[in-house]
Amino acid sequence: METNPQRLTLPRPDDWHLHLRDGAILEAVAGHSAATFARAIIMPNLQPPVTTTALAAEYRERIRAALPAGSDFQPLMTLYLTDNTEPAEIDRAVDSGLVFAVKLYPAGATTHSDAGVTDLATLTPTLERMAERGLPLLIHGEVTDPAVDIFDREAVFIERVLTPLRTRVPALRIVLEHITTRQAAEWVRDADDGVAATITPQHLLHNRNDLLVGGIRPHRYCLPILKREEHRQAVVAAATSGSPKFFAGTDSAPHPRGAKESACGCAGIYSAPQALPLYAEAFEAAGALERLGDFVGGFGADFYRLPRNRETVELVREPWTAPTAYPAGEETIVPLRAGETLAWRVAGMSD
Ligand SMILES: NC(=O)N[C@@H](CC(=O)O)C(=O)O
Ligand SMILES: [Zn+2]
Ligand SMILES: [Zn+2]
Repeated sequence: METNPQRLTLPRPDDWHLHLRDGAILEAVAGHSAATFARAIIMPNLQPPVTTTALAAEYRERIRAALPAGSDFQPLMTLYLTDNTEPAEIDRAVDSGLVFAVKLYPAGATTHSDAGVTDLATLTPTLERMAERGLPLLIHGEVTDPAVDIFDREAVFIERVLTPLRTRVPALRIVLEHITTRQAAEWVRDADDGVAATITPQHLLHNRNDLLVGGIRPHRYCLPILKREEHRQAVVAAATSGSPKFFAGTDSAPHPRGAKESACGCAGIYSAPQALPLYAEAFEAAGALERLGDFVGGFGADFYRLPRNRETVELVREPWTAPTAYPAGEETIVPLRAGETLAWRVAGMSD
């Protein structure tokens, strides 16, 4: 590939970690993801959470109803693991053909995780059924122990929870979601093929100085929180390594502006409309644009044992300014890089 291409043709991307919410926010954001991505793994942290196949099927219909007319976007549904998820629910999930994974939120770890798991060890029969049926467990990998510093919570989770889980149920397929540290990148790299990780645009492009220096920036606050530069570099190295274990999952997580710009602002960054240009920016900065296609539109499908997309998407080097906010019912949603200039623009889809 030329060193400074003006145009990139990529496989149409998929988003392997996406929050679409419900109601007015769903109406506002569904089209943004569908404009770029062919498929997305839909996170189940609604209130109340999507804990059963029946609830996932209903939520899928609400998503489809919110898509622009004629959209072929495919929502790949997930179940929210609770202390009460039975092996029979795993069978219903797989047999439905609509559910592609189960999500583990340690109780209290992140936005809308109150119903999350309090003791993973008691769920071994359910996890064994997932292993038998090939249904991946997607993990928000942070401990919630108040004694652990927020910047260390991912690394400590690997030691305390992930490594023992691997030993207990070695055949369980795992995606460590939105990795942010050198420890996570190395753990995934060194594991067998049943383990993979998603990576967000913000964890490729930003470190914790970008969150805190010169004033606190609530629209760059997400969990796991941005880390120091050394960790950002390790995450970039993993994403651009060409290893099929690392693929795109935006973790695009819209919240109303008022809920972010608040004395207790909530975690989650809205990136769906900018995500592909931002991934391109990160890969270009690493001199790895030739590896972008597999990262956004190849390795994830392979891990989920789904066909790769046949369509392509064109990115052009044509600077544009990201909107300062998007309307959502009575509210607005501020995206990552709001009002800033992005180098790459999505120019269109083709077959
Ligand atoms: N990433 C976030 O900071 N927030 C996500 C939840 C999550 O993915 O942890 C959300 O639902 O808002
Ligand atoms: Zn998470
Ligand atoms: Zn998320």
